[in-house]
Amino acid sequence: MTEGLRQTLTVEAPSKQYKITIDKKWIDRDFFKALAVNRKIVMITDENVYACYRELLEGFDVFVITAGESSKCMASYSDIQSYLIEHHLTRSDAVVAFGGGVVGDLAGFVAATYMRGIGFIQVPTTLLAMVDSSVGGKVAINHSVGKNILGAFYQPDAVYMDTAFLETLPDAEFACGMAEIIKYGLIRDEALFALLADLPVKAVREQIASIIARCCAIKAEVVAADEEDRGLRQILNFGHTVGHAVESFYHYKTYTHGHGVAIGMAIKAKLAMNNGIIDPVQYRLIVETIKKFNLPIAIDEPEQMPEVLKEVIHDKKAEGDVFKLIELETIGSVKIAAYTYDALVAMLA
Ligand SMILES: NC(=O)c1ccc[n+]([C@@H]2O[C@H](COP(=O)([O-])OP(=O)(O)OC[C@H]3O[C@@H](n4cnc5c(N)ncnc54)[C@H](O)[C@@H]3O)[C@@H](O)[C@H]2O)c1
Ligand SMILES: O=C(O)C(=O)C[C@@H](O)[C@H](O)[C@H](O)COP(=O)(O)O
Ligand SMILES: [Zn+2]
Repeated sequence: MTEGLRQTLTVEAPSKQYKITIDKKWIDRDFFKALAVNRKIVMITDENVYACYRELLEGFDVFVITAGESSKCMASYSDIQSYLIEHHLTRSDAVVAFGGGVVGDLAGFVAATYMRGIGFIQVPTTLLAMVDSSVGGKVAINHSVGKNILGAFYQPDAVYMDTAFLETLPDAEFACGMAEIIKYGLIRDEALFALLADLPVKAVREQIASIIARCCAIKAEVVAADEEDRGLRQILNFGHTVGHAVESFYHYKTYTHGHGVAIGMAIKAKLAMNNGIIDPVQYRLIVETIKKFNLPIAIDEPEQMPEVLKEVIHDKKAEGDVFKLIELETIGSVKIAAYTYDALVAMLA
């Protein structure tokens, strides 16, 4: 069943070391059976992934959530906990997150808190989950006031990526993953950004396995240096202060996470140009690259932006009255700046 060139990386987080394995067409029923040797596993997935990969999951205990951000909530969290209790999972057993970032964040928060922590394996099926959410151990659900308010740092035991899962992913969801990939280029890797800017979309898709590996390597390096998001790791939040505000203001119904991040990055790029940090040519390159991957650079009703921005009050990078913003220095490099809430909102509006 092995196809493609297998790539492995190690995440050396202070709390846990684990491997990321990337290959194509290698995850099958036997693979899942092997995960269940000498322990119970419960697979968490969503309805769309279940519809595509039902046969793969036959015979396993599977909890299927409603697809979409609305499932990152207390009700789903509680229902899954009850399911684990009913199936008598013990601390030596494991939860397998088989899906996108919603499944991974929710299943991870369940795993982190069930009996104070049980086994947790990530099998991401979206591009976004492969390049970002399945790695690094940020697990969470949303609160009605804001995004990822209830969560933990809980690293998976392993991350297994099969790029063949991307063959069933809708193009719009592929685009959402591209938003986080553009983020990695802008914050840490000029060459990656240049590749995204220069290559046609089709060629980017053809190179996706190596792009995923590059993004995972960047994330692994950052997480190893600052697992709990006190300093350096905050650069991974580039575009997210605005992005989360946009997602949450529209109740996660109008803009996906990838959309929010794309809009947030475009706003930051404009700010950098207006402040003379990047030049107009660089600015245009950034927005054209975002647009090339079918991502938005602004909300549809820009007059609502001042109201939207009030949501940044719930940003988790804040320390007391000090609000942080990740700002472009140039393509491939960012810095962390601090503002008051009022100054931040005024600047972004
Ligand atoms: N923990 C982190 O570090 C981190 C990082 C980035 C994003 N996130 C979170 O991730 C979430 C977004 O993740 P996402 O973009 O993967 O969204 P998602 O999990 O909602 O998946 C997007 C859609 O694709 C479908 N899908 C998934 N895999 C599929 C496949 N292989 N074939 C067909 N359909 C498939 C899903 O059913 C869903 O409808 C947000 O909640 C965001 O906050 C977390
Ligand atoms: O891993 C991180 O750190 C990130 O910030 C990655 C982000 O892409 C991701 O969306 C994360 O969930 C945002 O975290 P939050 O702390 O701002 O909720
Ligand atoms: Zn993100």
